[in-house]
Amino acid sequence: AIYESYAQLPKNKPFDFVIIGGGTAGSVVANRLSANPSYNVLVLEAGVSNRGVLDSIVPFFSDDVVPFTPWDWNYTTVPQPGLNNRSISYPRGYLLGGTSSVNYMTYTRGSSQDWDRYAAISGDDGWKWDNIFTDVLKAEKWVAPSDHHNTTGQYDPQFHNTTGVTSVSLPGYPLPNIDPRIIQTTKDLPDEFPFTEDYNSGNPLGVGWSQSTIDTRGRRSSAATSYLGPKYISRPNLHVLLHAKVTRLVKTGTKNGKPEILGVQFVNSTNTAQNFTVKARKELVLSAGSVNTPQLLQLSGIGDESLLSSLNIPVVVNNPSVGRNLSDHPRLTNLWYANSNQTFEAAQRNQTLADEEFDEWQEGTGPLVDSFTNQLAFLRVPANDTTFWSQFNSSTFEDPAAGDITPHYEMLFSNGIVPGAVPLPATGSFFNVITVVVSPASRGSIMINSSNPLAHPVINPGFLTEDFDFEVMKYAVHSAQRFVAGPAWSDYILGPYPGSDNTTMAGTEEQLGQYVRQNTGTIWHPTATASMSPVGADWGVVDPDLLVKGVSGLRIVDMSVLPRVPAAHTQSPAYIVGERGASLVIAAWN
Ligand SMILES: Cc1cc2nc3c(=O)[nH]c(=O)nc-3n(C[C@H](O)[C@H](O)[C@H](O)COP(=O)(O)OP(=O)(O)OC[C@H]3O[C@@H](n4cnc5c(N)ncnc54)[C@H](O)[C@@H]3O)c2cc1C
Repeated sequence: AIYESYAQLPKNKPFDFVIIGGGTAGSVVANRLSANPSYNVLVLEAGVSNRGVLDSIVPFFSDDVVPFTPWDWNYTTVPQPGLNNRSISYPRGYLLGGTSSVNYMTYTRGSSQDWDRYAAISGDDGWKWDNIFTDVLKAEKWVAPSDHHNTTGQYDPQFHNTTGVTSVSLPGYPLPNIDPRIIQTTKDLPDEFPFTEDYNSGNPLGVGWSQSTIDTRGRRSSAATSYLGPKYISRPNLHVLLHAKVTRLVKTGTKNGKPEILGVQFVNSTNTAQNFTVKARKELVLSAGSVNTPQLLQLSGIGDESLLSSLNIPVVVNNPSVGRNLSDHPRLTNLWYANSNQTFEAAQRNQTLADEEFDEWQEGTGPLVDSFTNQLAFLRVPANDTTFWSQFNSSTFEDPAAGDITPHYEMLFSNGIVPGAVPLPATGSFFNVITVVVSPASRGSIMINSSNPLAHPVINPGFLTEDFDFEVMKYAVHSAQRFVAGPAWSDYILGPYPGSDNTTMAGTEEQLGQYVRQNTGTIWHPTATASMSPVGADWGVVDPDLLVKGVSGLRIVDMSVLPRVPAAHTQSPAYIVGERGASLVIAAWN
């Protein structure tokens, strides 16, 4: 059941497992562990209920759920030197389902080489693509899109599963002004923009139809609606406490010479005066996500000794890797004026039309059944582009992509300005290519600067601090320019949108560089802040079985454990980590 207050929580039986964070991966663990009726499972979630949150339910409203709302942790980065010292918002879901309840629902798994590299880095073949593929399938419930169109050729069924948990579908609302042009461009310019039937096959390269975590009625499928859906949340041994903000992990003893961490201290998020405690009999599972997981470790004395001592936090384990190594994807919105009256802007400037679209959505039709992208592309800078590659010193440079079928950049095609991405201009219709550096070299960090658990940590993603990322972003913009210069667009694209900040993508290389630094933000994929590493390594935070190094009883299951961001949107990877993490817990206690 779901409880709104500590008073409602049944306390007659001890909890075997306590999961911190009812987010994407944490909900998977809660679901799989509570399938065993002899395990009493508690989830402590800081945020609010996802129930009835319309902006979280309607796919096209996803831009309204965050940032700076009651469903957001409301974080901001420190000034980013690579972004002309701008600070940017850094949203994380603050409701059941975590960030799966606020994301844009794009469903991508990464390349097989991303996962094979996790196995190589961690020294555990269990993380290889061939071995995690069962976890991929366990998580996925492939469903028909809401318009039930013929999907032949838009995906490859051999890579999908219709009997898993979270709904995944192709777009449910066709965009006749741009869909055919995008597909035609894969025929007109196949060398740079080849078509791929399914980017989730392990080889993501090419332009393909978007797959999204949207159900067959055009509603968001999140970890809360799926893994904690009615079928599961009614289990008598599954307890979810909302508004429970964990402030510290507590040492409860010593086991095998290591501090045993089975205690949790938490407060009511809305009335933080009183401290509550709870203890797990078997294990604590920390699933607070890539920002809050390292923050909680540091608050609990697991982190860099010099940092902890400077804040008067007693050191439990000196581990400088905690919070370091943050790896995230920079994102840039690129706009062109479009010769169309069927773009997103139409309803944004016309309330009657917007109301009609909402009425349609209630029937499971119309444009609001999708988020913002019907097709996307994963692409590489070609190996024979010597102008590009000769910029880097060949003796020290290492391509951050995991291998030759792993993309350097992504393009997401949108039928107008994704609401909120830039202020809506008074006039004009737009075509939008969002460019993303998906195999970045830059690294950042999450560090506390206060022992107050309610203070925000210092978030520094280090965007575009490595030249490689900056050059790939410029390359991606040029690639997008070549895409819209294809013959299919000659009567559609009217010219680049210069924007309102005096920078332009259409000028000299110098001007393009300014445009990139001034307009790049994040696509919100922080990863790797509690990275796994081989058993016995002198770096890393968890072993490949996700148990925290140097302590007993504590496991981390969320996106913080992957050693670098995959070349993918990170919710499917979070579900995969959740499934594999749950299997590891179950195996340990069998
Ligand atoms: C705006 C946005 C759009 C995105 N779009 C996409 C997309 O289209 N496709 C995609 O694949 N990915 C997308 N992502 C990223 C993806 O959703 C995340 O990478 C993924 O959901 C992270 O899962 P997680 O389990 O690691 O963390 P989360 O899902 O964030 O779970 C962490 C949970 O822990 C809770 N928590 C944290 N601290 C505490 C505490 N102290 N006490 C108790 N509870 C706590 C949080 O409230 C949260 O519920 C997007 C992200 C954002 C922010």
